[in-house]
Amino acid sequence: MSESESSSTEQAQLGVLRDNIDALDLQIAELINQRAGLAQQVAQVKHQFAQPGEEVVYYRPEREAQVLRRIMEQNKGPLHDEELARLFRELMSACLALEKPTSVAYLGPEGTFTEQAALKHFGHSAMTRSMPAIGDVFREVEAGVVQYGVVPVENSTEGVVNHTLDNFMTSGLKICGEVELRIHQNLLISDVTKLDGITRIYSHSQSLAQCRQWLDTHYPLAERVAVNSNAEAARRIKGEWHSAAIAGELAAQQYGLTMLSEKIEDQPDNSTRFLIIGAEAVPASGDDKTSIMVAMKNEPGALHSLLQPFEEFGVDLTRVETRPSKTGVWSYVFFIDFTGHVEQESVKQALAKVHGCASDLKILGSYPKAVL
Ligand SMILES: C=C(O[C@@H]1C=C(C(=O)O)C=C[C@H]1O)C(=O)O
Repeated sequence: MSESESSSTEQAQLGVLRDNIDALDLQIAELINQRAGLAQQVAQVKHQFAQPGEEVVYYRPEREAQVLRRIMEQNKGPLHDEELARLFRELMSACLALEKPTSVAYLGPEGTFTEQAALKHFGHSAMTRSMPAIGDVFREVEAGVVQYGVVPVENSTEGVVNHTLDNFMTSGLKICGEVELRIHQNLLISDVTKLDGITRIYSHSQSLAQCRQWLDTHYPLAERVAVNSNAEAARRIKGEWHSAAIAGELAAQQYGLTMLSEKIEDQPDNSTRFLIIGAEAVPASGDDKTSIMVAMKNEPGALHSLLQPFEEFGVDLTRVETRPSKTGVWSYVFFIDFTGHVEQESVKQALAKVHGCASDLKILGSYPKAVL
């Protein structure tokens, strides 16, 4: 076959395939709109059966988790489960926004990993609003200005975010969901940065800690300056020729910076867990987690009597954290996560027993395990 013959055969084959894609796209668009129409009908039914004056709750985290899990279970490829679920995540976000976009406050400023977590959980049709501090995210949800909040709670390298746990001690909000995000840190520079003159590196203290070894090797003499957020670090270096920042890709895009070195975190599986907070408890989705807060007297055997009921009733603990209580000098507060929902019998029994030996027990929420 001559070169021109083979090129026209290629064009002909591509033409047929593209015609097929065009035809399918129209069908997919039609089906997506049919789906959106059904979601609108669901909303109408919810509205119709609401009590007078009751605010209708359109967003159902447990149902969304079930939809995504089913899509992943039934997936035959070639798209990966996560990739397909991500598309459906956006589809549900768009369907829901037809009725009322979900309003979400997150720990800002714009460009933080928490914003990334908010978009991963609620999709891009949600209305997100950045807050300067974790306490402000709690307050905004408590005041009913937004429906949900997103706050970081633990990092695989650096441990818990104490501010978030402390806010739960005084807040009546419920945990409605969790998000896990792989965290990649990058060294960012601006167009005025002099590459051989970097003497200062800004970032959030957690991010500086996550890149400690990399910094010791590559910039042992640079001053490490902790600021409120990675996005704040990105903003600061815009006018400083001797400074660089450590932040995520979203911050680099939003502040127009260049990633000089990518994925500089010391642990390759560095990830952060975020919590979704809201006013309402979430019904069981079939694969759930529960978080509780328990205050115990600091006396011998306290930890054992706290943990024993979980073993007795076969409830799997996934995390135990201790914080000094802010009220009594000698009390401690335990934050405990376990598998299961408070509506489940084994969980009810374990909690009843814990209640008997604790000076205080607060159920922070049962919520679907992270799907994506
Ligand atoms: C359609 C519903 O409402 C919302 C939209 C969903 C969807 O698009 O699948 C799922 C749950 C809710 O957040 C529903 O409750 O089924």
